[in-house]
Amino acid sequence: MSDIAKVPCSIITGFLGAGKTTLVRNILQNAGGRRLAVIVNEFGDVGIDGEILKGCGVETCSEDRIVELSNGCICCTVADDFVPALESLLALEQPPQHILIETSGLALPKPLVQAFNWPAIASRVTVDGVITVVDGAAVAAGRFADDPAALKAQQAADPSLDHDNPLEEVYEDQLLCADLIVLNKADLLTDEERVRITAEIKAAVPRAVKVVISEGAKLDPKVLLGLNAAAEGDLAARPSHHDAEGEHDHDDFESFIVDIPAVGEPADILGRIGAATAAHDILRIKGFAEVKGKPMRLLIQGVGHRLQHQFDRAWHLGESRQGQIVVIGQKGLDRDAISREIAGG
Ligand SMILES: Nc1nc2c(ncn2[C@@H]2O[C@H](COP(=O)(O)OP(=O)(O)OP(=O)(O)O)[C@@H](O)[C@H]2O)c(=O)[nH]1
Repeated sequence: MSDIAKVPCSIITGFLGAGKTTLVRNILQNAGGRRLAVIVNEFGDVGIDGEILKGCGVETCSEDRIVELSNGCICCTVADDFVPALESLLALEQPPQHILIETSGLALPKPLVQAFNWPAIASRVTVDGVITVVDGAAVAAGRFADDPAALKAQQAADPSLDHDNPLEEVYEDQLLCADLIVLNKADLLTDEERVRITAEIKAAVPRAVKVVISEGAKLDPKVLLGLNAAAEGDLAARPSHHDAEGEHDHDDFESFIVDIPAVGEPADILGRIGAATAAHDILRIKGFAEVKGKPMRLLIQGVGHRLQHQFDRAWHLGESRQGQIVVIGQKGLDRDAISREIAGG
C-alpha cells in the first residue's frame, strides 16, 4: 500500500528545555500555507507549552489544532490520550496535512513511534521522522554524563546498580530514536564545543543520522519536514535503555506548581527564582506571572541556572491572572523550601 494517503507526523523530542517548543513555533510561523496541527505533551499538570504556541497566533494552525496532553507523559498514556488526540485531528473537516507532536522533555520517543502501528491509526498516519533537539549548553556542561564519583559511591552502597544518571538514560534514548538531530543553543557553544559535541552525538548513535546546528531552533522547515522515515516500520534500528522493561514510570523525576502573587517588577520574581535555582538542583522552571499595573502577562523560562523572561501577550478579558510556576527536577526536591523561596512573602 502506498504511504501517499497517510498524514505525515513529526515527533519532536529532546530533554527538558532543549528548545522543542521554540522549534515547533518556528515551523508554525514558516509553514508556507501548509495546514498543520500540533499535539503537545508536558510533564506536569499545567500546559505552558500549549499556551505559548497558542499565543503565537498562526493562521494555518488555529487554536483548535493545538491539542494539549498534560495528563502524564505521552509515552505512558499512548492508548488513553495520544491515539484519541490523533484521531480527533484526523476527523476535522479539513484534516491537517502534517502533524507535529512535541513530547515532554522526559518522554521516551520509542513507545510513541510504536503507537503508530496501532490498528486504529496505522493506515492513516506515518512517522515522517523523529527530530531530537539537543541542548548544546547542557551537554557542554556535562549535564548528561555519568558522574564517576557519584557512580562509585552509589555502587558501593548498592552493587546491583549499573547506572547512576537517569538524565543520561532519557537523553540517550532520545538520541537513539532520532532521524534528525538538532544541536541547538549553538550561541552558547564555542566552535570547538560544536565540533566535539557533534562528533560525540554521531558516535553515540549507531545509525548514520544527520546532525544540524541551530540557534533559537531556527531551521528551514524543508530541513525538518519531509524526512519520509516511516519510523514505525523501523523500530529495531532504534535501541532503548527501556526495551527490556517496557514502559518507564518517571519515578526518577518530579514536578510541582508554585502559586505566586502579583509582583511589582519582573526583577522581584526573577531574583527569587534565581536564588532558588542556585540553592537547589532544579532542571526546569516555567510559568506566567502578573506584574502589577501591566496589561501583559510575564512568561518566565528557566533551564538549569539560565533564566529568560518576556511579556508574551496581553491578558485576556476575564482570564485568571493567578501566577503559576512549574518546577521540575529529579526526585527529592525540597518542595516546601523551593515554594517558599519562589513565592516570597
Ligand atoms: N540561548 C539560547 N536559548 C534558547 C535557544 N533555543 C531555545 N532557547 C531558550 O530555552 C528555553 C527553553 O526553550 P523551549 O523551546 O521552551 O524548550 P522545550 O524543549 O520546549 O522545553 P520543555 O518543553 O520544558 O522540555 C527558552 O527560554 C528558550 O527561549 C537557543 O538556541 N539559545
